Amino acid sequence: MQPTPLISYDRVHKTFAGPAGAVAAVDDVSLDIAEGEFLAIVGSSGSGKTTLLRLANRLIEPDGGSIRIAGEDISRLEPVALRRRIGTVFQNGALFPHMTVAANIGITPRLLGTAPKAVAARVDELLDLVQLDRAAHRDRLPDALSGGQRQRVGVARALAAGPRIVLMDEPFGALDPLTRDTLGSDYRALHAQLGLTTVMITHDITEALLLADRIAVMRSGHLVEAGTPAALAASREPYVAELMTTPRRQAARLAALLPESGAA
Ligand SMILES: Nc1ncnc2c1ncn2[C@@H]1O[C@H](COP(=O)(O)OP(=O)(O)OP(=O)(O)O)[C@@H](O)[C@H]1O
Repeated sequence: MQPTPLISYDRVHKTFAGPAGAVAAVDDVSLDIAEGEFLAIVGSSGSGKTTLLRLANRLIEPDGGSIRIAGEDISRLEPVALRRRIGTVFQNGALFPHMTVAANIGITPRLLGTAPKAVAARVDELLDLVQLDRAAHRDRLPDALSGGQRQRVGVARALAAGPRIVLMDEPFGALDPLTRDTLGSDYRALHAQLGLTTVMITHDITEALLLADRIAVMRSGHLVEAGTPAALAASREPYVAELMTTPRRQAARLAALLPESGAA
C-alpha cells in the first residue's frame, strides 16, 4: 500500500474575477506530494503556480476540490494553526525592515510564547543552520544584508517553528547566478538534513532540474505533467518538450566547452 501523501491536491479549482472575465488560475489540479519530497513547480507567468502554493496554507481558498495535509482536509483546520506547521519563504525574504535579523528569525517562536532565552538560543541555532555567522549578523537590519544573506535569514525564519513542510515562492529568483546556485544547493542539503517536504516555485527549469526530486509543470491553470527530471527529459508532451529545449541546448554547449570531468 502507498503511504499517505503529506500534501494532496484533489481536483482543485480556483477562479478569480478579472477585468476581462473569470480567470481559472487553478483548473482541476490533482497532485500528491510525498513526505520528504522536494517538488518544484514551473510554468510561465500567470500559469497558476503561486495560487497552487497559497492554496496549501489557506492564504487562498479553493472553489472546488480538496487539499489534505497528512490526511487531514485543511478546510477543517484553523488557518493560523495550519500556517504555523508550514514554513514559507518569499522572494526577497520579505523580512520586516525595522526588525533585526534575530527579531525576524525569532518572531514565530516569540508569538508562540517561547521564553526570550529559548528564542535567542533557537535564533543562534538557526543562524548556524543557514551558515550565517552569529555575532556578525544577529543584530543587523535587513537593509544591511546582501540579497543572498536576506534569503538565508528568510529560510531561517521559515524553519523557526520546526515545520515539516516548507513552501517557497521564487526564493532565489532575484539573486545573481552564483549566489542562487550556492543558496539552492545549501537549501537542498538542509531539506535532506531536516527531513523536510519542500514545494518550490521557480521560473528556471534548469534550477528545478538540478534541485528537485520531481517537477510539476503548470500551464494556464492546468497541471500539464509531474515527474522526475529524467521523466520530463523523456516526455513527449509538446509543452514539456519545449521547456526542456533550453537546458538541453545549454548542456550541449557546456559539454562542448568544458573539459570532461575527471580527465585532468
Ligand atoms: N487575487 C487575484 N485576483 C484576481 N486574479 C488573480 C489573483 N491572483 C492571481 N490571479 C490571476 O490568476 C492567474 C494565475 O496567477 P498566479 O499568480 O497563480 O500565477 P503564477 O504562475 O504564480 O505567475 P507568476 O509567475 O507571474 O508569479 C493569473 O491570470 C492572475 O492574474
